[in-house]
Amino acid sequence: ALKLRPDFPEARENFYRVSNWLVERWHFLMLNDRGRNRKYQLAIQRAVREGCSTVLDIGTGTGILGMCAQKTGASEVFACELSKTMYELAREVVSANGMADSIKILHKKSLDMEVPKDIPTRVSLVVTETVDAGLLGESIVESLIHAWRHLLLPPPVRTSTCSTGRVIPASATVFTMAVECQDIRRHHRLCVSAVGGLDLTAAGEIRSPVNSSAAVGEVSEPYTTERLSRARGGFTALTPPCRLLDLNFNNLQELEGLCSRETSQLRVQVLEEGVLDALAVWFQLHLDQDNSISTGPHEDTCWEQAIYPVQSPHFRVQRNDEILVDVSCQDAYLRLCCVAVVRDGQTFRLDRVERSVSVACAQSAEVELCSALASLHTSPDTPLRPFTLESSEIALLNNVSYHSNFRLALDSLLTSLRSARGSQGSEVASGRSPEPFYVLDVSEGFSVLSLMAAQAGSDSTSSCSVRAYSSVEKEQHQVLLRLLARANGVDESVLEFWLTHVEDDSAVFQRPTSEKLWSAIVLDCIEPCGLTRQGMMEKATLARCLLEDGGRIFPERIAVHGLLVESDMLLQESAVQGVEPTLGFNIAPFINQFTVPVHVFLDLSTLECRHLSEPVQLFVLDLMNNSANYTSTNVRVQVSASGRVTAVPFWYQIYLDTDVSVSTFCEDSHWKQAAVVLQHPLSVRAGDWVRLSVRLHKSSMSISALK
Ligand SMILES: CCc1ccncc1CNCCCCSC[C@H]1O[C@@H](n2ccc3c(N)ncnc32)[C@H](O)[C@@H]1O
Repeated sequence: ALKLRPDFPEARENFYRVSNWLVERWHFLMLNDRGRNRKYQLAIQRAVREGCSTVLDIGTGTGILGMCAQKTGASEVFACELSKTMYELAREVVSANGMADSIKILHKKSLDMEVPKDIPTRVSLVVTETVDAGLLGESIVESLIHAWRHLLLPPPVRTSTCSTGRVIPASATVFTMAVECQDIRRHHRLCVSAVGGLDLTAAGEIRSPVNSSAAVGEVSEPYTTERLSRARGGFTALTPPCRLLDLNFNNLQELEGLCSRETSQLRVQVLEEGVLDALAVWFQLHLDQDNSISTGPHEDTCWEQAIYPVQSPHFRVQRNDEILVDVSCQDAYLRLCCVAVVRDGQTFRLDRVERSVSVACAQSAEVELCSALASLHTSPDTPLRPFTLESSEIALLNNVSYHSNFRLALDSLLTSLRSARGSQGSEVASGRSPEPFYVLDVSEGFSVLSLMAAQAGSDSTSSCSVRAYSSVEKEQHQVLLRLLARANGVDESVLEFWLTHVEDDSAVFQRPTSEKLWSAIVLDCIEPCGLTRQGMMEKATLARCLLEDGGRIFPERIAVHGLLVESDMLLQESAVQGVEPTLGFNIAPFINQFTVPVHVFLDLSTLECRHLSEPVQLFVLDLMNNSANYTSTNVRVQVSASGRVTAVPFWYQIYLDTDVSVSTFCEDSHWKQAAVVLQHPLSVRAGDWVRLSVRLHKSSMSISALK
């Protein structure tokens, strides 16, 4: 579609979503990491010089390591790649660099390769970088066990003179340290006791799906990933880096023994007092004796670290405390769990909620179970298990200003509707109970806004109550909302789940009842990643037709703000910068086909960049009257400092009504920001004027900058 109509916005937006999926963003970072490429080159050159003449590149990606081996003089080079897109890309790259007939590339997972079917003989060198932030997440151990058994020549033994097998990287050393980090806490634990007038303590413990102590097979991922050096508000190292594991990739027995090792316990000494929010894990990849790559938070590395959030509620550790960490390696993932803190000989269990309930069943049931329940601050009908919400849903729940502004806007709407009805005075005169207000919350995911509306309706003096409908779908979420309703004195009968009333999601926008209209409809316009939600404008148009007189949709307006920045980091993450970083191989034009000009999930408060202008309003989306919306507009921006404009980050001021607004770029915002990365950086001098042409089609936005 793009080839036919390159300016067709939907096709372009979908192409961006698809290419984000097809080609992971780290390919750009990796290929631009000249240090990493150089070190792999040195290790490969040394191995080939020492006699490794037949090479297999496992997980070749664009083919750079295989080409490096070929150029170094290896006699035979094979490569395998499981992703079809990357396999085809590698073929293009290898032939563009004149090596089509000297590197044999297979579209295969290495585990499915055999000798002599796929490669004629066993090879003397396997080179790979199939590692993720947690080292083992791309199954490098499984791949190398199979390679040693089926694809590699035997490892060197003292006496042998015949050619032997070797792996690059030779080994890895894994480190961990405990950190305090507000941004991690906000995404994995409930940090506030009330929002928008609602008391949340009845919810007990709320967890994110990141749970390394969960039983294998339970739906959870053992860790999440963060670039700690760019976490909002920074982080504090509570302990020194502690060596967790040494893994020798050239020792088959060690690789085979890794996953059968029983859980070990690590004792980590606290150096700095602070809140125990998470364990950070990173590693050094020893390519050979002299060349190592590190993914540590302190290095100027571009890689993320693996983050294991501490699941238990707030715990402040003090200097000289010892943190007990269970370390296990199940199903090819490294699993860490802070189980206790030892202070002056006393042990404080951290996972008491889980552990004590299960322990209670073992020991004197009544006593332990009662204390466990007590520690849950709950009534017996609350499920013992903590609620699980997505990390973005937890961050939303922690966003106090978002909820208090919504409460303000809801209260003022109900007040104006009441006075409008009061002036008519119809019902009260007739003695009939006044008609309730109908409020619909179509937020994506878990949202308490419907409950806030119900409470706003019930705790007011006048009896006009609110019937609040929530589009929350998941059973667990409905249980949580009902529990919060009870705990906040809201009669459950005024809170309903709308999706049980409509036959399918597309019919969400319809009247509450055949003869009623909505007093308010709450839309969810901005995704956590920083983009406007697809179809948001269309939904606003539908919603407007279902409002009673004086009814409103929230928000009514969204102002988009942006500024000019110079950010080398954003360039590095968006496209390969020429041939120089990639060892002189011509790779950039091929992988850059998958460049996506809009970057999401950015944290503008910690992004390495220089501001080259003040923030400016780019355009306004009027949801109450979207015929007035721009399809394209030009904004002139004055340059405040000389430099190269490489990107235009943007965020939103969301107007719930004329007076109340919420910013998506503020201290407790659960949203991240997005940025348009310019095709061609623009050199500017202070005082220059830059013209930004902003095009909006439905909900996708593009920005180009001209002088
Ligand atoms: C300092 C390194 C670092 C540190 C922290 N974060 C990121 C990095 C950078 N490395 C990321 C690579 C990660 C993806 S692996 C690269 C390519 O290999 C492919 N694959 C993976 C396994 C596999 C297999 N057994 N057989 C064939 N192909 C295989 C994937 O399809 C992918 O295209």
